[in-house]
Amino acid sequence: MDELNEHHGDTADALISAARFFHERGWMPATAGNLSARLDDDRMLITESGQHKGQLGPDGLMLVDLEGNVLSPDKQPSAETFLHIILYRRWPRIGAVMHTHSVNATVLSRLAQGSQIHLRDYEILTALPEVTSHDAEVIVPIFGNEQDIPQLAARVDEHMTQHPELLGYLIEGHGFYTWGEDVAQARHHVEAFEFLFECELNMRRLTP
Ligand SMILES: CSCCC(=O)C(=O)COP(=O)(O)O
Ligand SMILES: [Zn+2]
Repeated sequence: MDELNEHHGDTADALISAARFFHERGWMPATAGNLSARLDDDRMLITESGQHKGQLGPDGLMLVDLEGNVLSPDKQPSAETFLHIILYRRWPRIGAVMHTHSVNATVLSRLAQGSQIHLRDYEILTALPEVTSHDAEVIVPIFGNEQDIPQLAARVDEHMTQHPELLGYLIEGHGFYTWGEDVAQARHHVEAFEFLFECELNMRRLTP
């Protein structure tokens, strides 16, 4: 039995369960999206690049340190590994990071391109940390997409310096990132935001 299965089996199971759930909901079609969980101050468990998220198993996960060094021989980490790393490095309280590719997040990010989504007057906002009323406003910024992930990660990181309250962000025509203290909380955040994105899209469709 390798280190991953011997010491981190529960964390791996939680990530696999989340990936399969997101895939079933249509939020991680085919190989799109990625997930990770912090193991300690220096390491995380993350999906291997190109894994089908509806068929994810323990072999589709791997160990990477927070410098981006691969600790699982012969495995290729998610192409978006640095978008996870910047979060773990910045906030020790972050225990899991999740990236979805839902239709709603993707369409919304294109409709509101170059802008940001203002979420307000939704009761489900209170499922998010520090939000105690539907009246609060949660802002989801939209970053332009690019294939140079370290460059994109630097832009997100810079934004977080100005906005430490950030709970998630969209990438235009691409998808959504959010996080939590552990896998369970990050999963709740994905569910809450995906619900909100569907509401926003319907509001835009139905409001003359
Ligand atoms: C097939 S979607 C294109 C890549 C992507 O955006 C993604 O989320 C999955 O990349 P990974 O390297 O983590 O499989
Ligand atoms: Zn992606």
